[in-house]
Amino acid sequence: MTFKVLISDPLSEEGIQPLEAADNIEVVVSTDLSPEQLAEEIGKYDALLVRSQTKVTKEIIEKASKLKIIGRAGVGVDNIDLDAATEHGVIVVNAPDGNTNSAAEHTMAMLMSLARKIPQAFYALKNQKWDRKSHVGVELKGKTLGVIGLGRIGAEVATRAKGQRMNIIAYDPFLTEEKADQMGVDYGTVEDVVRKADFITVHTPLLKETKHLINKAAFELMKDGVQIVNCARGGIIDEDALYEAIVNKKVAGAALDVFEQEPAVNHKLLELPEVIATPHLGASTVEAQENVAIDVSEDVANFLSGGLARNPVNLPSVPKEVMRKIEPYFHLSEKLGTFLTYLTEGVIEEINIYYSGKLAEVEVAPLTRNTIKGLLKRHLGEHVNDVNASFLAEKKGILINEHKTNTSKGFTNLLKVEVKTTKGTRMVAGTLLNGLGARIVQVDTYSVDFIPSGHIVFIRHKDQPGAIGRVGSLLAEQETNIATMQVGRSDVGGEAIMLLTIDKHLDLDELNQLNQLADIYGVTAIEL
Ligand SMILES: NC(=O)C1=CN([C@@H]2O[C@H](COP(=O)(O)OP(=O)(O)OC[C@H]3O[C@@H](n4cnc5c(N)ncnc54)[C@H](O)[C@@H]3O)[C@@H](O)[C@H]2O)C=CC1
Ligand SMILES: O=C(O)CCC(=O)C(=O)O
Repeated sequence: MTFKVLISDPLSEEGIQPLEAADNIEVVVSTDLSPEQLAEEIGKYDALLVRSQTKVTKEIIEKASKLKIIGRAGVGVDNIDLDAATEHGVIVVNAPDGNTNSAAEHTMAMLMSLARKIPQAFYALKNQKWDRKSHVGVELKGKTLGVIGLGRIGAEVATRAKGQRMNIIAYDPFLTEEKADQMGVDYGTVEDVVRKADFITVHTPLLKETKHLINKAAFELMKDGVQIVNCARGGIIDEDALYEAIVNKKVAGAALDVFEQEPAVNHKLLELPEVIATPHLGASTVEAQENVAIDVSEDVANFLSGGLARNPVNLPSVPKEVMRKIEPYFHLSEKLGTFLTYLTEGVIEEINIYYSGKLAEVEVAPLTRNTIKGLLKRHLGEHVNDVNASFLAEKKGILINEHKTNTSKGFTNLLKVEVKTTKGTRMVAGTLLNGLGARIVQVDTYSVDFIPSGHIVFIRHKDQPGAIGRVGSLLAEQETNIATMQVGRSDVGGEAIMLLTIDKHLDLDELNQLNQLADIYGVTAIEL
């Protein structure tokens, strides 16, 4: 059987040799297809290879009746509709390591150009102006670089910046103080980083959590004259807030490789002399392009020949027999993981998953992966899936223990997840009620009973007459309808909890008002 592979973005010729060399593969390179042409053509192909230009939308995937695999020659998969691919059984693979070095080097090039105003000085000189006065820079030596997102690229940037004798302060949800110490960087919260840094560089994926992470409020906390670098994804920095902060002289300069909308031509930030920019060139080196093309080509060739993909980004297939038994618990296991991400503080060190009752009799590894996916996805992004969840957790140094027990507390099946972090241990348990679906039945030591879905508010408070009434009245004032309410307490007059499911999302203001009520210790808004 011969498989047809379409390459729709420019990829390194050397890099695609693993595909060209395979006997069972025919490669078609067509890099100027319009979205309409791609939709028309895609039905003929078994595999599609892209960089970031081709938008692999739901519409394209729906037309791809033979498509088995999409290869992204790079890291970010935000140009591919992962849900649509998963829904249509198309595996998506990426090349997470091949361009790390190039992206880190580009970040350093931008940082140094920014500090010394090299692009501006060159532009003036090209326009016959020998202007030395306007182009006085600052040294990097002795300055503090704030790194937000200390993953592959962030860590490489930190290492290089230390070579420039900069001090590094970093925030990453998976960074512990101990790990920071080992890496020779200072550990801080996002707030610490933005307050203390002279230069700030972001290296996170673009997620719901990181969209506009650097916003007006963050700029206000920064030092006067701070300089900003974004070689990760447009949208991590709020472009309007950045524009305002530069015009107001809070920010002395910004170096941008990426924009909220690309291509970014006629962008208002590009009119400011303090801004230097490149057109998404972080991974544009001969070496990176060869590396990423080789990585995805090998993965695609291997997968089409019946092998396993090394860097899958979405769901793999689970054997049908196993799937039939565990499928009903999938929703519950992921929701338990997601729920815990809202309760835990500090860095996750250990995850214990307890399966009891009927659950102790089945193959539970896919459920464990699914629970871990729920725990990691909020911070690591959509590329966390059942295949890579355990691997990513291990890479972050998280210990995972699976336990099968007989103590199901009277439930026919019980799934309990306990997470140990640098700041304590939190626990949540759920069950599948025959015919009624999933329920969360325990949070820490409190017995509860609610459906794990929608808008949930978790409130810790003092067990005191009036506390519940005050919350109810304030929510009514905020025109928030309460659908269900659970209360529990450890002992009379001690700490108690309220768990409410409500009909709308609470904004920050509304949450703050709840937090300020008498006898309330903490309020968390949870979206499941
Ligand atoms: N400009 C370009 O051409 C290139 C851009 N990229 C982009 O660079 C970014 C980083 O890539 P990698 O380092 O390979 O990814 P990575 O997955 O190794 O690292 C991302 C890090 O961000 C952290 N993170 C997640 N949420 C966070 C939050 N709220 N605050 C702080 N940290 C958070 C994660 O824990 C993780 O350690 C991605 O957005 C990627 O798409 C990557 C290559 C080239
Ligand atoms: O293909 C490219 O050049 C973009 C690289 C990139 O942004 C990524 O790998 O996330």
